[in-house]
Amino acid sequence: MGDQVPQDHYDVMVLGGGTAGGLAAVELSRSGRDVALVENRLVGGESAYFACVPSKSLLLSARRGERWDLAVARRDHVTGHLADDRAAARLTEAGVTVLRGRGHLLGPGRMEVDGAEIGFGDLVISTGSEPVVPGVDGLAGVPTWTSDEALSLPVLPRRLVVLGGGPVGCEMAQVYASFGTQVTVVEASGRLLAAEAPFAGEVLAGALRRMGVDLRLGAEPARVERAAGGLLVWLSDGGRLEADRILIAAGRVPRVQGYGVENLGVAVTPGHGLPVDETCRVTDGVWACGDVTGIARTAHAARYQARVVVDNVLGKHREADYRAVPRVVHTSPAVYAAGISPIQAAELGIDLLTAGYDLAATARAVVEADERGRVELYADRSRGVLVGAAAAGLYAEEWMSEVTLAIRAETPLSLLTDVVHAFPTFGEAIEAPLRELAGRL
Ligand SMILES: Cc1cc2nc3c(=O)[nH]c(=O)nc-3n(C[C@H](O)[C@H](O)[C@H](O)COP(=O)(O)OP(=O)(O)OC[C@H]3O[C@@H](n4cnc5c(N)ncnc54)[C@H](O)[C@@H]3O)c2cc1C
Ligand SMILES: NC(=O)c1ccc[n+]([C@@H]2O[C@H](COP(=O)([O-])OP(=O)(O)OC[C@H]3O[C@@H](n4cnc5c(N)ncnc54)[C@H](O)[C@@H]3O)[C@@H](O)[C@H]2O)c1
Repeated sequence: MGDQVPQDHYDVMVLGGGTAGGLAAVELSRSGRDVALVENRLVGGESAYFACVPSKSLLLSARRGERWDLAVARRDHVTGHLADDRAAARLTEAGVTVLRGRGHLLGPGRMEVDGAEIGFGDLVISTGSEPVVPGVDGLAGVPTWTSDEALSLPVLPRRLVVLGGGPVGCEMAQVYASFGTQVTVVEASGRLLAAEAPFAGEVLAGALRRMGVDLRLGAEPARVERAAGGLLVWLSDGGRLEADRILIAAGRVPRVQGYGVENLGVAVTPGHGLPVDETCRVTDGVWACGDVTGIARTAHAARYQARVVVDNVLGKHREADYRAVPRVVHTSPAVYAAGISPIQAAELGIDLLTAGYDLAATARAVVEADERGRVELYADRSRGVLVGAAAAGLYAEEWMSEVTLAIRAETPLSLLTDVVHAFPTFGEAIEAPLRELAGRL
């Protein structure tokens, strides 16, 4: 079972030691609870070794124009060469017992970890998510990558076909194209980042095309086969692509099966998150946070939910509020969205006012010699507050935070129009649309 010998019973057991589970375990232990965390792969989870951290490192190296081998060295350094001893030490220093092994729930208050049966008072489920592999004829018979391999191997394929044009597909396409791989993105819907306002995917599509990425939008792979010197991907629109590697970036699903959650009397539906209420409670004494809930599916949302769980386990009633959780694609230009999108507003019957501004009109764009991008703000006419926003542009992941605060705090538009932005910054781009929205109320 690894580092530490388990006790018979803990106040709290945390199943899954990634972003959400690690934070919950540390905070609960610091609050005086006797806590054990169970992890069967790497303490620290997906984000630190196979997702956020290596992808952002490679994107930075790409922007700096570094060589592939140096970019790989840098990436492997920031992921600690996939060694998790430091992450595990941070937990044990906080008083958490780290149990390495696969946790399996036997029933209420009982878990088995590699043959040892352990009792618990509260349970925090934070088992994360896993990639979806589309049912394409022949795909299972050829070597494929998911983001795990794309972000941990030193291989730079000559030709890469990326299945899916969501956040993962777009970030990976930019990484590999930057280092010289001939990249094709096959996206079933008609545009990139299909869940966001259309302009965001269009800005990103322009940037990727200028790098030489071939975008096949509205197409799906129909069949995959081996061919002399590589792989052949036949598309639903009759197209044919040659590849050395296929990267599957077709979405992720919450990990809800294979660890006995049904033994707690909880009904799970494959492909869907564990059902939680607004306090992140699954059932009495059972809580869930992170990707496994299927709600916000980012590292920052995982941390937020973990804090909500901690407060509730400690008896302080706290409800999660997802009205302004950012959704970011860390490409260049970056895409940032928070709150509701125009599509969601229509579904919710909100009378939406929209105003936008092209970043090219800012002085900062001239200074940066980069005129790409746009910002759009969405206001609820009846309440006079922002309910959503989206931006595509340089550093949007940084300068859009104030809009997130405005959405969450429901700051009146009349007050937002009185906020001064420094010159010359991209942040100035929100001033004109704010005035326009306030004037139309
Ligand atoms: C390529 C990529 C890039 C991303 N980039 C970003 C980004 O830039 N910013 C951002 O905010 N988000 C990003 N995300 C999303 C982010 O990685 C996830 O939202 C986050 O890692 C979820 O954390 P978690 O704690 O829910 O799950 P994880 O961190 O995956 O932790 C779950 C843990 O549970 C363990 N586990 C599961 N079952 C068991 C069991 N039965 N017994 C023991 N252990 C078990 C797993 O081994 C795993 O370590 C990215 C995702 C991908 C795929
Ligand atoms: N910066 C970030 O915060 C960040 C970065 C990357 C990923 N993530 C998280 O990781 C999760 C997974 O991202 P993702 O991009 O894999 O999933 P996604 O669901 O956002 O996008 C998957 C895309 O693949 C397409 N697709 C599905 N099947 C296909 C097929 N057979 N052929 C062609 N296209 C197909 C879908 O139409 C969709 O556009 C997201 O929920 C996201 O929140 C976050």
